[in-house]
Amino acid sequence: MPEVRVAPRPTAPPLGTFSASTFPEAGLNPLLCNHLSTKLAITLPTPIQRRSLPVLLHPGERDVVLQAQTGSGKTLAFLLPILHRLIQAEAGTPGLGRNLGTLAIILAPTRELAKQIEKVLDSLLKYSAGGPKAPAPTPATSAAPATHRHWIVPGIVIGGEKKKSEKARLRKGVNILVSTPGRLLDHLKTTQAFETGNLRWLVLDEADNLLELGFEETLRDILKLLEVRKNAADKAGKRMDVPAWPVERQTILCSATIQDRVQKLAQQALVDPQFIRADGKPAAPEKDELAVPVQLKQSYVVCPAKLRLVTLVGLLRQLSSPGRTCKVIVFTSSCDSVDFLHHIIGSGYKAPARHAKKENAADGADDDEDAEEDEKNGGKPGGTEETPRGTDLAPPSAGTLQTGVETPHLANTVLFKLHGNLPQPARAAAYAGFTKSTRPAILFCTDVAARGLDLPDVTEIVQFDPPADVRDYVHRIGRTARLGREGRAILFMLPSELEYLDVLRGHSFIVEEMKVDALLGALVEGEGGAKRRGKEGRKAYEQAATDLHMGFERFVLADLDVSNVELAQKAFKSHVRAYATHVAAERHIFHVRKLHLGHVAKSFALREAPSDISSSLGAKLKGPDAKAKREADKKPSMSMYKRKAAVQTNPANEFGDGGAGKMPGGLVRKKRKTGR
Ligand SMILES: Nc1ncnc2c1ncn2[C@@H]1O[C@H](COP(=O)(O)OP(=O)(O)OP(=O)(O)O)[C@@H](O)[C@H]1O
Repeated sequence: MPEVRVAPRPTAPPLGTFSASTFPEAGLNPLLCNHLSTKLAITLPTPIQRRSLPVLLHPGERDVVLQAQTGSGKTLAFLLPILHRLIQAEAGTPGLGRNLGTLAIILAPTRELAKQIEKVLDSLLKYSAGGPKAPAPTPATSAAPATHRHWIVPGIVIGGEKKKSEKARLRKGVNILVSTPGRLLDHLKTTQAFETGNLRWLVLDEADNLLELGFEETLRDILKLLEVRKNAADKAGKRMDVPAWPVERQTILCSATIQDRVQKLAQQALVDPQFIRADGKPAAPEKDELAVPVQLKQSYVVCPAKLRLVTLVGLLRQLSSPGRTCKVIVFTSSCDSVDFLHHIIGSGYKAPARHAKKENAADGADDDEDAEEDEKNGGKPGGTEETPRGTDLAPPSAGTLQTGVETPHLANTVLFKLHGNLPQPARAAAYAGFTKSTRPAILFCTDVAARGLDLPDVTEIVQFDPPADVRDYVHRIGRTARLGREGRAILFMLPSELEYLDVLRGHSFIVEEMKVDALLGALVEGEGGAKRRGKEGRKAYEQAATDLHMGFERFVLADLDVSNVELAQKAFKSHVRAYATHVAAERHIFHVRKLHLGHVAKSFALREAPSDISSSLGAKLKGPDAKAKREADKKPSMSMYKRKAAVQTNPANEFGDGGAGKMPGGLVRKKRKTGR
């Protein structure tokens, strides 16, 4: 048992009065300073680091709220102080080691973000401790470096991984633990040997997202159990006091946006927190301020529903045109929409992924343990019991690990997909594939990727479906233009949603219009095709758009075993359901009754809204598929939406784009009575 020592009471840190311009000036341990500059090419602190390090490195324990815009370096802002203070304890402190249990917990809302933080932690822990060699612990994870010349052992526990091996690692001791909330609570409840009596730091990263994903109660339970364990350790005299560490737990809450709920959490989970903001303002924001990087260019395209699919392809073609090395993230509102877009754009009318179901079964083998994390992380991105976002049906290709798909629609470009209904190996493969791709790459995803993920060199963000909340808008576009780099964001809007521009401009965002025509122009093949002007140019791209759309429709309808139809239909339904989940303040803009369902169906390459299609589908289904369909049919039927839509829809608005509305062929005509 480590020797029990009494630490001196902390003195008040210099609260928010000092901004260090270099890491040594902030007082960061020289070993870490050296490691940052020589191994990680990080020479100067970012604004949020400049302001937070002097506070967090100080031997105090005041709770802190870190607020800074996306991509501003918040991860190092909390990791460096924790490491610094653990290292400070090394000199002459007996009993340091993994047997002390968990000293710091970092909670992240998604598995991908947790893994990313673990990676950053590992890179920092490769610093050279110098001096006499400290005992090298066994790494806590296979991903950890083979040996650390210090005693600090990092580890990760997240949904989707095997609990048994996690338990074994926790039993041995993990000093800095990165976790997702559901899995952490699970271990706190069930893993007896998980030692948290010595916990000194708790970081709630992406706090706003933790709340939006419905983790509030989980967080409350976690805090309660940590308190119980700490009291038990105190009573048993097991708590080790180290002068360099906080006497009580220091809680650090990080967020790019601080809305009421986050402030409420800060009040509940933190004690008299100090707000540290990158802009140096000392207090919590008075109103809900949202900041985006100034170099991030924001655009919108007003696109009628029935032209959405082809316009998206036009935009992606423009972004991935030869000579441009793009990395584009396309956000949709549901897992099913991600599956649909990835499949239909990736397939080029030809090759439906027939092997996918089998792979899914194998990949998902240990996923029964992770129902909670799955649900929180992606089954309901941004949703609640009442507001499902992409929960209803498992996608047919949910399990495929073959994430990097080529597409004939976009030369030399690879497509990936990421959402919460995918099994963990598929999510990891997509993340790695997109991150490492040296070719133009497009990632279709739900908001599972919107928060905190530091995907390198993302050039453009496309919000194909509007965000459920303006904060999601900020987080989504924050995946580009990180750390001073250039970046562009494009938002698709229906003509009926134009009022959303007022919301964005109300936050002082500068948004510029892109024309549908200009994007459709990219569909015209051949030298100078896209540049042809006037009537001739328009005719050419209208024809190209019509051909492309018809091709998509044929691809969906010609599939005899109906999996494409099902995929499109599911995506349609999830899309409309997700549309009904916008925050109350924006619901008058994004109201499901404003949707013209026939036109929305077109954007899923369907000729009619699914309520009609489902009856024709029924005839083709037999056996278990028919049973599954009956189950699916028990869910709220689209006819309800349709009835409402019939009352309120104003189809004229859908054609408010001038030329594009005059598109020939299937794109312009009203709903057909018969399929082709
Ligand atoms: N001082 C620094 N100098 C150079 N690069 C840095 C510095 N600090 C952080 N970075 C890099 O900046 C990128 C963004 O950092 P990070 O992911 O921590 O941002 P963030 O503020 O957490 O963003 P988000 O709110 O989107 O989660 C990372 O690639 C990180 O390695």
